[in-house]
Amino acid sequence: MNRRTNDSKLILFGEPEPANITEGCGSLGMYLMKRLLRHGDGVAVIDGVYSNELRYLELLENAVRLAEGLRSLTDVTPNGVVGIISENRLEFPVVLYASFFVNAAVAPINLTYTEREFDHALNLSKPSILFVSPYSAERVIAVARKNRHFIKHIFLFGNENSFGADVVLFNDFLLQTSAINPYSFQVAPTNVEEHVALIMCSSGTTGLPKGVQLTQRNVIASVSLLSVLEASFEVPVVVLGVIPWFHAFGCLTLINVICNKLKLVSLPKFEEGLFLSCIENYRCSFVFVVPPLMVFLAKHPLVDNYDLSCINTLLCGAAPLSKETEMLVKKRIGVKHVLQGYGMSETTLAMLIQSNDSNKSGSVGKLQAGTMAKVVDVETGRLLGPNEAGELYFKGTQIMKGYIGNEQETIQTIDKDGWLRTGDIGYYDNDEEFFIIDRLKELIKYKGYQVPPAEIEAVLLTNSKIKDAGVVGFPDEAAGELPLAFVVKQPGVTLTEEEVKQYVAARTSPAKRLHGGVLFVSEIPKNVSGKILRRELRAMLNRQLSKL
Ligand SMILES: Nc1ncnc2c1ncn2[C@@H]1O[C@H](COP(=O)(O)OP(=O)(O)OP(=O)(O)O)[C@@H](O)[C@H]1O
Ligand SMILES: O=C(O)[C@H]1CSC(c2nc3ccc(O)cc3s2)=N1
Ligand SMILES: [Mg+2]
Repeated sequence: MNRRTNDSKLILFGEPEPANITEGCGSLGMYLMKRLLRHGDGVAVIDGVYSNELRYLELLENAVRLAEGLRSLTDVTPNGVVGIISENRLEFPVVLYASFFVNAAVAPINLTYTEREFDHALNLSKPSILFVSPYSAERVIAVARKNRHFIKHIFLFGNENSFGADVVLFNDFLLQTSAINPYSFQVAPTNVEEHVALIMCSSGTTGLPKGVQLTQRNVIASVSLLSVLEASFEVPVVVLGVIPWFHAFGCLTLINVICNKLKLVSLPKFEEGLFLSCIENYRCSFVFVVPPLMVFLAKHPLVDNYDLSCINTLLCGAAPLSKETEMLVKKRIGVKHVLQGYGMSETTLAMLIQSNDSNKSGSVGKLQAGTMAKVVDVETGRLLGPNEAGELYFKGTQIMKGYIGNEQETIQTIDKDGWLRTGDIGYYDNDEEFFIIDRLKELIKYKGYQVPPAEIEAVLLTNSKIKDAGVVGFPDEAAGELPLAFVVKQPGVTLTEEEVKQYVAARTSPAKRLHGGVLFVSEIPKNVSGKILRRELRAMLNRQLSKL
């Protein structure tokens, strides 16, 4: 990577993408088909609960057959929007690839949503076809039936359909379509720069989820992620896929795994014993995690009951991970590499990623290929240099097309030159390795100081009596806001508010101390992509204050 010497000397550039990255692929579907055809056979995905497998040839044949079936649905445009509302399961990649083979856009949606949230998400992407898991079918079908003006077909995974004739079993639909030779299936070319491949719901951490439109070009650009890491594959790669495929981090790593012909063990959700036994039984060597799973690996007693020596690399992202937690995990389970990455739904996959030779503790790594970055002073808008904290901006081949149905939000996020403002504060050091401080919106303003809650949370997590923690600002007339901690104690320990305050005070400068106090709670609200829902903590605080 180099820093340009011209007037934009503070613009950082990742490595150039391989020149031929989109060569010979007139569409994402053609690109994925070409790589699948080259794979031949082998195990692609293993269901970590039931051990049944999806092989690469099956994926190819079933995806082509389903694509043919989608083309036969004459009442929907073949390249419309396909919704998938499901946990990680073997049908998911078949639907994903079949949709790409007909140039449809895929809208994966969180199956744990409430009916209100489903209604919001479905009205963002307006899928004409829905694939639904039995685990959420009751709620989803109720909402889908209220939106029949755009939802024309509902296919249900599994073998039982108690919902009536307007719902068709996925397996029946697949069997109705005659199998065809994948080599004779023609994927149509399209404009990869403009054609939407994925409509991802952002995590809804700072407000209602947004419909993030990722183009076919964005997805092709992100597929290089694991092939970069491939150089460092020191052991046979068995990936554990517990990150939800309805989230950008999970969905794009699934596509990465398939494009690189790796083997993935999928889990429908995180459950402590299942997660650990899956790693041990399938000898998983590459595990994608989010910080709450790292805290679990660092602190939960159950971890001692399993042999996790097979783990070569933990790839962590989606939320702040402290170097202390990282060191605790490395020390406790002896994992060789913890590679952090930083991304947003708006940036397809990671913008910043560590590799085996750039992995400073606490850093999120260096710029991804095909990507540019700048750090901007929040007050003055000035470009900043090394070790100066400011708002991160990115530009490049993974930057989203825009928010669906929200032109206003789009132009506020991506400027006329294509720079995406992240709302995140960070900096890069002299080696151009990046460090994330926290979200601009979440910084606690204490007497003119900008206090990052993530930093205090990191300190709290180093206390062995603390299982989890979340920090917010307590409104105060004189100081503006006072840092206040919500603390979950480890089972069976005694810990007072004063002890917690002292513990933090001994490890932080005065502004970062818990001037607002400590509240002991049973859990810290987080979303499935591992982010602390600090707006819910503020609501909990307001409820406490209203009782006083
Ligand atoms: N490695 C990381 N370290 C710290 N924060 C991270 C990291 N990776 C991602 N993030 C955070 O996650 C955010 C992207 O998350 P995502 O796109 O899933 O939705 P969200 O921003 O949490 O929710 P919403 O945009 O709907 O409010 C980033 O803006 C950043 O704040
Ligand atoms: O926080 C998010 O919404 C998601 C969008 S994609 C993303 C990340 N991608 C990677 C890829 C590799 C890795 O090691 C970490 C991350 S975080 N974070
Ligand atoms: Mg966001």
